[in-house]
Amino acid sequence: MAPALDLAAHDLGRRYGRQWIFRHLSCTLTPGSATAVLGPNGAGKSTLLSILAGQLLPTEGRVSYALAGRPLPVAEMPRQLAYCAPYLELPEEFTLLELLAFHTRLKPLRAGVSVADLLDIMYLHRARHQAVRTFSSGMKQRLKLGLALYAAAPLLLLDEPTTNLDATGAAWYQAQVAEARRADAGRVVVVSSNVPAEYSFCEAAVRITDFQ
Ligand SMILES: Nc1ncnc2c1ncn2[C@@H]1O[C@H](COP(=O)(O)OP(=O)(O)OP(=O)(O)O)[C@@H](O)[C@H]1O
Repeated sequence: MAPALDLAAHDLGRRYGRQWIFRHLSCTLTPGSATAVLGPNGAGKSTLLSILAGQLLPTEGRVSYALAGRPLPVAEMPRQLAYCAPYLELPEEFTLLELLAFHTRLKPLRAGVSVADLLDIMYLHRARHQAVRTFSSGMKQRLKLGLALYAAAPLLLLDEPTTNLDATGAAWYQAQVAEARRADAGRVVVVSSNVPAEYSFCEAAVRITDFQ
């Protein structure tokens, strides 16, 4: 089980140049919760996820974190974070096995899940000696999702998780996200999306357009 993470966003605002993307956005994310971040293209979903991850500063407001009840500085957040997003690049010159060895040293897999297990889960066993740059876009997306869903990290951020997946891949995502939540029920999950099937399991929603 990942340690319990609590996250609270207080009166967040983010501006690019003169344009406010959102303002006065507050939310609390508690262990075990699943929250959808909703809004049309360009609304600011990815921007909000980056701020919640501690990777982008808000123009106004702040995000506070607590791990197992103790305040956690934002500088500690990279270790607590599993993140899957279209703009996050994979080191594509590596073969899949090399990439998994490298990645899992920095971001270990959940206890009880081996690299061999993950290869099977992602249906990528046969591609294990193949350079990741030669993967199809759907294979890359399954890899990114597998790394995030099976990482031992209490905050799971999924930005448009079924990007590049076909219907089989989208069904795989839904089964895997359900399994990941069953196996580690204390994780905080945030899904940015405008595809209902991607976030149907979320019990809460932040609609960015409510803060514009
Ligand atoms: N680095 C940046 N500099 C200037 N503007 C930016 C920057 N990053 C994002 N924006 C603008 O902020 C707005 C929100 O972008 P963001 O990527 O967060 O939206 P989104 O809801 O995730 O969109 P999509 O659904 O298309 O992925 C957009 O108008 C975008 O052009």
